[in-house]
Amino acid sequence: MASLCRQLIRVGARTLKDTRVSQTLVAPVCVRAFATGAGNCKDSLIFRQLFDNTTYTYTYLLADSESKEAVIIDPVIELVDRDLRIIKDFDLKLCYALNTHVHADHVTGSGRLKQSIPSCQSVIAAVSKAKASVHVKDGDVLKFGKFDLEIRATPGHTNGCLTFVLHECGLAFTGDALLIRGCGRTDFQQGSSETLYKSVHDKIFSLPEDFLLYPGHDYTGQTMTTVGEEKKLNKRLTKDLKSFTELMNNLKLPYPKKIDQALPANMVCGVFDE
Ligand SMILES: N[C@@H](CCC(=O)N[C@@H](CSS)C(=O)NCC(=O)O)C(=O)O
Ligand SMILES: [Fe+2]
Repeated sequence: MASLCRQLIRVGARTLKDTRVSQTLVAPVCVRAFATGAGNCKDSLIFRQLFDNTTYTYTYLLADSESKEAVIIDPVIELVDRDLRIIKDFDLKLCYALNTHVHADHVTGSGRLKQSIPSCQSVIAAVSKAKASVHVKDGDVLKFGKFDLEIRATPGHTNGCLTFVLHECGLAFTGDALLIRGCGRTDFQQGSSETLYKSVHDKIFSLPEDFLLYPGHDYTGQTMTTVGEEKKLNKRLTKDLKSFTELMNNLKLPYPKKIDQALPANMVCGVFDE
């Protein structure tokens, strides 16, 4: 399969220059021909950043383009059919539906995905005390195909927040611990501004500066950032701890509209009758 894919990519490249070659030669018969990875894995990783335009949530689909083993990060329950369609289009084998934390603003799709795809296991931090197939902690590694996804505990927005790091590709998925030029609020779900400050500095800013960071939300239309950019430009986390804590304690944000529905549902991965 791998060599067939490489062949197709070469034919595809030639076709761009030679319009006499029939388009059927580059028909997308193999997933690797679709692969548009990210960071250092342009060819070997299938990567999709998906968006929920109701709650401004990002969902990420990552797959090994050879074995087709895949993980999904922070699926949203109302968009599970969209995600299933993409998984089917690419003929992926979904291994894990991961939650960066117990969300307060939307219901996770991880339980619904597990019901639809028997091989899929839902994942959440053990300290969150939420129900899931797999409970993880700092330092654990989840495998999909040839890739290792490192679990880093980054509490502070909630007590069970996780950041997922794909070292080989130079990518990290920060959930609501670190947002682009900002960070998650710390005023509910065992939030703590001191804990969040330490998490981001110790577990995210310690990554190489060229690592690409993908957040759990963006409310301003931005899609990604880098460690180097945030160390210089993050409006909150470039402050000293005292100023950061003062700022976070005075944000006075309204509670998320769906919080009363989302918190109990997310304690059971979005599925009450399982
Ligand atoms: N208006 C939205 C909720 C917005 C919000 O509170 N976002 C959270 C992340 S989702 S738990 C947050 O941490 N925001 C940080 C910030 O500075 O805005 C809704 O009603 O759903
Ligand atoms: Fe959150």
